[in-house]
Amino acid sequence: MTDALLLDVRNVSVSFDGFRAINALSLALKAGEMRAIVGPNGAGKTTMMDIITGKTRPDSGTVTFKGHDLTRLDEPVIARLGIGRKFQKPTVFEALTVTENLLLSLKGIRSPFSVLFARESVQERQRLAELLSLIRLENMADFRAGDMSHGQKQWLEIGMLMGQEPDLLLVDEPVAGMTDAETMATADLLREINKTRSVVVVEHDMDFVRALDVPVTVLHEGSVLAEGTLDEVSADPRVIEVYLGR
Ligand SMILES: Nc1ncnc2c1ncn2[C@@H]1O[C@H](COP(=O)(O)OP(=O)(O)OP(=O)(O)O)[C@@H](O)[C@H]1O
Repeated sequence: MTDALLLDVRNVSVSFDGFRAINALSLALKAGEMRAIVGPNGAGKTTMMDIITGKTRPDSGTVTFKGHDLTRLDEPVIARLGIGRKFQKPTVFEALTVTENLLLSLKGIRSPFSVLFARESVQERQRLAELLSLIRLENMADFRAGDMSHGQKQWLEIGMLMGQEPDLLLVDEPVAGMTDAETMATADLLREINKTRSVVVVEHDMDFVRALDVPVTVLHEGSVLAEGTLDEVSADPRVIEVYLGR
């Protein structure tokens, strides 16, 4: 039933200089769902995220989120509607502490000046504690973000996105460059987040996708090639062909 959908990408196409990067792509996400998107290089994963977040306008098709047609809205409006996007590289404020970074992200209440010079409210302190616990950086609250590991920066940025309280979190290759332990911790983190938010995660790392244990959509040449559990799509001859057959 369409009403139960949080995000409904329908029959979307976009071409760049005559090359069809997204080709009649349809993807539906129910509220509360987490979906993993996989696919070979150039399959259209990033372009799909760009279309959902308003960075790229599709040539045709519709993208509906909470009843709004996203193809008519620009990036800041879409973000305020409740879509948070985590790009592949961490973009935290390196000179600020973990706490200061999180404070800056809290929905609606903070200016950079007040983060540095004003005391936080009881409500902010409580939200901060929740976010620090979620991203498991309680012991590093006063560390400079620039002094942390790559994985810790990624978790901090995910915490900052959660500070905005999005309904849907889009996460692009979060575990690239992480250790195995960090990769598994990131799967736990996203599963925890998925208890209260919907999540779409693009990732090449199949151990990570397996640990997520969520439905998988395989993209190829800008379209959905297969959908199902990781075991189902991995056994699909068409999927094997696009990953191994060239
Ligand atoms: N702005 C653009 N101009 C021209 N071509 C583009 C543009 N953006 C994407 N493309 C092309 O569209 C196709 C899909 O690219 P996209 O980055 O979405 O794939 P991807 O699945 O995210 O790949 P990867 O796994 O390598 O990140 C590629 O062939 C890419 O070269």
